[in-house]
Amino acid sequence: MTQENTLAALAAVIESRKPTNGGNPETSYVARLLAKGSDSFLKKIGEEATEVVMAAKDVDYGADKDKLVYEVADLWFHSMVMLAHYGLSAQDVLRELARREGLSGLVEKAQRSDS
Ligand SMILES: N=c1c2ncn([C@@H]3O[C@H](COP(=O)(O)OP(=O)(O)OP(=O)(O)O)[C@@H](O)[C@H]3O)c2ncn1[C@@H]1O[C@H](COP(=O)(O)O)[C@@H](O)[C@H]1O
Repeated sequence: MTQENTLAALAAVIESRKPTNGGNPETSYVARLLAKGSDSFLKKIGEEATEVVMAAKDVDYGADKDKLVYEVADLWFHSMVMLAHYGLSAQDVLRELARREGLSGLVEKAQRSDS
């Protein structure tokens, strides 16, 4: 399975866990998050983002990079749950990144009407 397929497969599982698709909060972590509503996974995203920053700082001080990968995976996963809740998916984010391809962040910033 390619990495892009991994994202698509995970998105499909998350979709199947929605309350409207019969997701069961008793047996599924994703269904539980979605049933609880946005506060549950938005709180997790805040926590996971902080854990990513801490793991990256640990790498700065010589720690193994495995923990950083693990924490980024947690952040991506919870972000995908959030995207599904709002009717979006990783594909929408990949499309936006593809749209930006080749456009320098410095050039883009200079082009903003409010800059
Ligand atoms: N990729 C993930 C995934 N990554 C992380 N997690 C869960 O996200 C939670 C992360 O929370 P923490 O690290 O803060 O750990 P914790 O303190 O135990 O969590 P809380 O009690 O605070 O919620 C843990 O319960 C992890 O098991 C995930 N749970 C599910 N998936 C994928 O989602 C699919 C569907 O999962 P279910 O809906 O549970 O069947 C799975 O097959 C996986 O592919």
